[in-house]
Amino acid sequence: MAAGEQDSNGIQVRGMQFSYEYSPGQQQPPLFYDFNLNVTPGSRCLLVGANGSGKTTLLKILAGKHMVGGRDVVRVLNGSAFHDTKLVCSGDLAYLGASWSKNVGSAGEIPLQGDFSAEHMIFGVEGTDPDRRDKLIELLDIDLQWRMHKVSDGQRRRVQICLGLLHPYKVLLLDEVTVDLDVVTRMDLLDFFREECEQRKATIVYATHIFDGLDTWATHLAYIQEGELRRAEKLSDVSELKSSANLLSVVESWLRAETKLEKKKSVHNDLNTQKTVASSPFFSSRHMAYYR
Ligand SMILES: Nc1ncnc2c1ncn2[C@@H]1O[C@H](COP(=O)(O)OP(=O)(O)OP(=O)(O)O)[C@@H](O)[C@H]1O
Repeated sequence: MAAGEQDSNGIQVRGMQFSYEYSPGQQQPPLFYDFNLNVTPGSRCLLVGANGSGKTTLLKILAGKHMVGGRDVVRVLNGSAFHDTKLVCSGDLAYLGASWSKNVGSAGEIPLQGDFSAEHMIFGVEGTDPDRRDKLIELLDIDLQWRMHKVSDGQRRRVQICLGLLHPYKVLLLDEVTVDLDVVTRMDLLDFFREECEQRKATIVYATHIFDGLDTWATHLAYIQEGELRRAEKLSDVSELKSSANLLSVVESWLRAETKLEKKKSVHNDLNTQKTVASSPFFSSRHMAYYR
């Protein structure tokens, strides 16, 4: 992910700025300010950082769920993550988030409800390769007779993951999805992801706090603190790994050493120009996500 490694088929973020809103029209100080990131095709990039550092927000931006800046700011597979809706519609860009929910404009995120079988959900997805579907059902050890409202969290999560992986994505964004999985399923899934990157040049960004098995799985590491990219490099270039027991202890030492960052430079400006900024069609807007 060094500057020389850029590739238009991976992920590129250039000078990104993003703020949440306190209330409609009232921007919070920017979470991301002049944020840059490159993720090369075929890489398995771990996204690490403390709670609240911005991992989920970044993944949602990369998934095109928040509008951020113009078409050149957040590029995925040579398209604009937000504007080029074919990225998501084609299945090339896939996002698996923490909760299986539906975004409803007036009510925010609500859990899916209803009596569906796993079979109904999985076989209801059109245009899937039957071999890939069978492989995923076996890998995730899914019983097709499971009723979605009666299964455990881990079982429900397996079906969610299966659905998310049915199409052979080119870029996959994972937000702590393995948290409910038992250790065998988790390790098998990590192996599957590795295979996908090596054989198909798929690119994966995986945000997690669970480091078991990731020392040899990840190819790259991106570490963010309060929305600022502190490290972005190949795992093999992380010098601290040579003198530490494992990745967990390296990340632990980074998080323990964190000191509060100086407030982002544009806070003052943004708070003074809230009205102008909020009304700009090019400024980030969480509300736009409701219409997607
Ligand atoms: N919908 C929202 N509205 C306003 N602020 C938000 C919203 N979602 C997140 N934030 C704020 O943005 C910051 C980053 O949150 P985010 O969820 O991206 O962090 P994270 O790194 O994924 O954290 P965790 O490790 O706990 O999952 C936090 O300070 C959080 O309070």
